[in-house]
Amino acid sequence: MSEGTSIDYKYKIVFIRHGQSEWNRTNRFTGWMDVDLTEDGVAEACNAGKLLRTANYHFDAAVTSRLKRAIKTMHFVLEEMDQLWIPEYKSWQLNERHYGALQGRNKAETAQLFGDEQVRIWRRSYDIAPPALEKEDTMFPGHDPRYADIPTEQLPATESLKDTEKRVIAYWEESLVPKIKQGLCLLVAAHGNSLRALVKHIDQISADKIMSVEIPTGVPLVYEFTADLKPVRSYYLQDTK
Ligand SMILES: O=C(O)[C@H](O)COP(=O)(O)O
Repeated sequence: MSEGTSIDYKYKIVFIRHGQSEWNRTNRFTGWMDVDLTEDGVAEACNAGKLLRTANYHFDAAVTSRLKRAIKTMHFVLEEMDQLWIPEYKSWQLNERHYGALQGRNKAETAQLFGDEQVRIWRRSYDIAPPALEKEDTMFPGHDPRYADIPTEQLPATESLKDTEKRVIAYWEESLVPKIKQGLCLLVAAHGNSLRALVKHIDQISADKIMSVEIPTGVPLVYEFTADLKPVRSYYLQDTK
């Protein structure tokens, strides 16, 4: 995140990764699996709402994925702010990176089986995707009614961060940029890797450098932009060390 420049900004938006999920706690690959928040995750989301309320944020609209850990995080944040009434949008394009056949597996056990380096490549390389799901697999999103409006050929059976970036950035350009340019202050509640993809695009981070960018759960990440949407500054509303 870039801190400390004094250029004036025109637009401001806030990103937040969902609070801790059940599978964050048990260290399992989650991806598009619809896993709930833990109690700690709910507390993180409520704390984020309090931070935003105290800092006097007022959102015009809220945007999230089609997965309950992000949707609920958005609602807990807005409830704390007494802003549950604002328009909200849910897009599959903000979903977590699809983790293919790794979904549901324990990350440490997978490392024991395939080696730390292979798991590091699956988790943090830019353009290498984990093994894909078979289209017949019940975990393939084409079997889930929540994606019935999406052409099957657009639904992933696995994704690299590069694949995730493609659909996240399409949504950014088509849906979010026009709203931001209308002057709407947005809350965007999403996922570790869909947010890494967005931040990579906005801050023009290289494929090498994005490997070491981690986004913590449940902490508001503020981005300020110039009139032509160049990032001026970005910062977390709470110490993340
Ligand atoms: O999908 C998952 O498992 C997590 O949300 C992100 O996991 P990662 O840190 O292994 O990419």
